[in-house]
Amino acid sequence: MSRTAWGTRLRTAVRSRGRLCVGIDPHPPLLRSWDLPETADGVARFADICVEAFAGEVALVKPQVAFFESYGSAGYAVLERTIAALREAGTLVVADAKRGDIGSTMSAYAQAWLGDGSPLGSDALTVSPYLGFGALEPAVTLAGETGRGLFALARTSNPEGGALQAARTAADGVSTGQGPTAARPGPTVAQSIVDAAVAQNRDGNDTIGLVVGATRGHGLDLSEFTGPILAPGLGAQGATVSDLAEIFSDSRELLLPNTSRDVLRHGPAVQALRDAARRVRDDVEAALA
Ligand SMILES: O=c1ccn([C@@H]2O[C@H](COP(=O)(O)O)[C@@H](O)[C@H]2O)c(=O)[nH]1
Repeated sequence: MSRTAWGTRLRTAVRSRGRLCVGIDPHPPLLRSWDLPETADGVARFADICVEAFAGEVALVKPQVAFFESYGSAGYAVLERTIAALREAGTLVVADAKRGDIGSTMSAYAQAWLGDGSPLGSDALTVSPYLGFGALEPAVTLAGETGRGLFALARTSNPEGGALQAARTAADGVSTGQGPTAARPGPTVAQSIVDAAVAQNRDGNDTIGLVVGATRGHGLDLSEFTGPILAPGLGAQGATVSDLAEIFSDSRELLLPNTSRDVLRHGPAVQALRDAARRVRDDVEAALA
């Protein structure tokens, strides 16, 4: 059966509902401020309120898996219901689980998060390419077959990420003439992820997206990258919509800014949450128009 490619599904959703991706992150302090217990039942109520507020309002919703996982199997049951309810409402679900492992294990992660009929099956999954981009292959293949997407961590929003991601990859082996072993430095680690994603997306399906934080200049050459860019960091981590416009001036087509706590702090009233999400969505659209 032929499937609509992820890039096409995403573009259709963004055209009708804007590019904002709102997070469902049931942090313990948020549960407390919503007057909910720090239990799986509290997370279930939190998630139900979020589904009611965001489904149909924004193109993408990103549940942060960690906050469900903290409650074990009961938390996973809530996550399954949340994913299903959002997808039924036509809202694209990005599971933020940051999975990455050797290929044989990656196959199982891919089945769990991207497989048809899997209880956790989502529209897209965040993945870590730090066991090697090639190790993601089973997820890339399954996502391509099922019309789903991946977001590979390239330059993350947290300050600690730079030491690894901005480091230079192994030299390319071309002598600089400065000694017998001297060679030109390779691209940064983050740029090598971008380059691998560019090569992978040459089939035109844009299966591979990138995670590039909005909290600082990324220093990446994204000129050949046509896929989606998930940009966390808006709001609670300090990035503003003007930062987005500046940082991503050359790569706005499928830029998907993400915000979680900055919207969620307006809960628990459904209408207040919905209004907050609409405000950020409209500000983002205006800034990136
Ligand atoms: O580089 C990254 C990758 C993922 N995240 C996740 O996004 C949200 C951000 O939440 P805020 O409340 O808007 O700060 C959260 O789930 C992170 O785990 C990220 O922040 N940076």
